Amino acid sequence: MADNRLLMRALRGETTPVPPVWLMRQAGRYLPEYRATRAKAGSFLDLCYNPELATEVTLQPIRRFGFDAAILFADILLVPQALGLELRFAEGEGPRLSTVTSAADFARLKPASAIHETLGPVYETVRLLRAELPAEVPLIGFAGAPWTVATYMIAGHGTPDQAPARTLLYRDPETFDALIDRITDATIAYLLAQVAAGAEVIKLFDSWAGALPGPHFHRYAIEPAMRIASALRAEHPDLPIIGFPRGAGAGYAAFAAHAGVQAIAIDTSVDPAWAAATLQPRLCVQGNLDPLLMVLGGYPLTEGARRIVEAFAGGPHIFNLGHGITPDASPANVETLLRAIRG
Ligand SMILES: Cc1c2[nH]c(c1CCC(=O)O)Cc1[nH]c(c(CCC(=O)O)c1C)Cc1[nH]c(c(CCC(=O)O)c1C)Cc1[nH]c(c(C)c1CCC(=O)O)C2
Repeated sequence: MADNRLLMRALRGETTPVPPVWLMRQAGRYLPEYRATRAKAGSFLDLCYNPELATEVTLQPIRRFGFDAAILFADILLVPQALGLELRFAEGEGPRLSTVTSAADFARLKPASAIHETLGPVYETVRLLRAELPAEVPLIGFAGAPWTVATYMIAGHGTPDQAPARTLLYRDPETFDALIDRITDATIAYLLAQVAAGAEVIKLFDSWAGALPGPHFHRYAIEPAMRIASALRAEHPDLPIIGFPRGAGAGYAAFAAHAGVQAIAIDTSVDPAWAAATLQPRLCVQGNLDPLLMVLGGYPLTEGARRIVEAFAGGPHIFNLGHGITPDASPANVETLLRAIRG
């Protein structure tokens, strides 16, 4: 029998009467119960590697709001850590990693097959979630896309324009390519293990796709996504994959046409009318409310949500934000949003 859960229907290409809705970073610091569990766990990474508490924070927004999907609680930077880099999250400053900026650094990375030694607790979280989630709520697994993961491995922290990664791409293309390929292999192994543990949908976060120079977009955003999607679907032909080449601009059309994903998540800058006309005839579109409206609330929020629902009403759509919900957002505004979408 066909899976009739709203999210799965939209991902199969059905136009649903109301769109399924979930929010990027729906488990996060805007929720008091998240902050309490996080304090109990210790550091953010302690939380990621604690299957019971990671399960708890994944379930919190499902219990409170009844979203149409849960997303595994973890981080895209666990993969570089599993490849041998040191990782910590400095409070209020974001991630800090040891770096890969030369062939010698690259040679010290572990092989892709070694990642499971570190990532076992994440697979355990997926298994616990499948046991504890209500059957009507699909579980989304995820990973960072190779380019975005590489930007952090090369710079050692977040940067506004990914200049360190672009520099390595130009200066030492051999090492850069080898790094992209290693991350791609590790990502395939990681996502296959998530699916084996019970993830039902996969999302690939290419949060910094917009920083890739245009001539390199195909090689470093589309090709790795193609490789990952085809490796996953070779083993799981019905597995839906959501691609998120954030900031890709004109690159969204090529990504949607060639990456082999079943849905494309669009960022806040994309005009819904353009996406409905250009992307939605081919695949499901996810997005793209401005996360700022979750801080603001009121009429701008309900009107913004209504316009997005209307723009995408003619095809398969998953309602989401254009990027993650921020720590200063108010939980009450999530209630307002859900009423605006579901009536
Ligand atoms: C670039 C990126 C990262 N992580 C992720 C991305 C891609 C998506 C995006 O563009 O936001 C993905 C991610 N990170 C997190 C999830 C969990 C699932 C969810 O609820 O969406 C997911 C899917 C939890 C998290 N990841 C992080 C938090 C906050 C940590 C805390 O509790 O202190 C959460 C809930 C930390 C994180 N993790 C990362 C950064 C740069 C930071 C620091 C910035 C910040 O503090 O918000 C790397």
